[in-house]
Amino acid sequence: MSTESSLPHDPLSVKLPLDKELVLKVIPMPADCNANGDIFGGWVMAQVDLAGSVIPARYAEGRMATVAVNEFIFKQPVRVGDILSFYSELTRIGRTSMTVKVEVYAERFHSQGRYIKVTEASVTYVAIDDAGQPRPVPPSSLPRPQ
Ligand SMILES: CC(=O)SCCNC(=O)CCNC(=O)[C@H](O)C(C)(C)COP(=O)(O)OP(=O)(O)OC[C@H]1O[C@@H](n2cnc3c(N)ncnc32)[C@H](O)[C@@H]1OP(=O)(O)O
Repeated sequence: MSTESSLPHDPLSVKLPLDKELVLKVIPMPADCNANGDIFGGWVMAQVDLAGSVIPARYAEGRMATVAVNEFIFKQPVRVGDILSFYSELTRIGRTSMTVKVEVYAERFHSQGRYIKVTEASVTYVAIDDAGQPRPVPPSSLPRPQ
């Protein structure tokens, strides 16, 4: 059986976060590539938008919209066949909006079990009503960030 210590050392390899929740795993395919053969940044942004919505949805208890991408950093390229893991944490709840931090880690095609941070982002979602207008985030029994 191969162990982590028997894999070749990769200086970019990091440990997965223990203080964030795994909210999505996905593997990009050739159709998601840009002209360089790397994965298109817009595809990564779409996945982050989906992943980032998972925790706010628990608080919004209904319709939401993405209002802002506060920060988005592509730290390393994403490649076809990488296994991407999206970790998220709620960083702020306002009156109608919620902000999350999302970190994306790649296991390269030939070095599963080694994680490279490829992207990090901060995204804000707003709870909206049937007319698409902001509505207060309902009081919740879930713990909120301080
Ligand atoms: C174009 C696209 O398809 S983007 C992807 C999908 N998203 C959308 O379609 C959303 C389009 N936008 C909208 O419909 C509207 O902007 C809405 C409904 C999200 C918000 O409506 P607004 O009239 O701007 O609401 P308002 O000014 O009251 O702000 C609502 C909340 O968003 C927050 N907010 C607004 N703009 C920003 C911003 N740039 N960054 C961070 N938070 C923001 C406000 O601080 C407020 O939060 P709070 O109540 O917790 O204090």
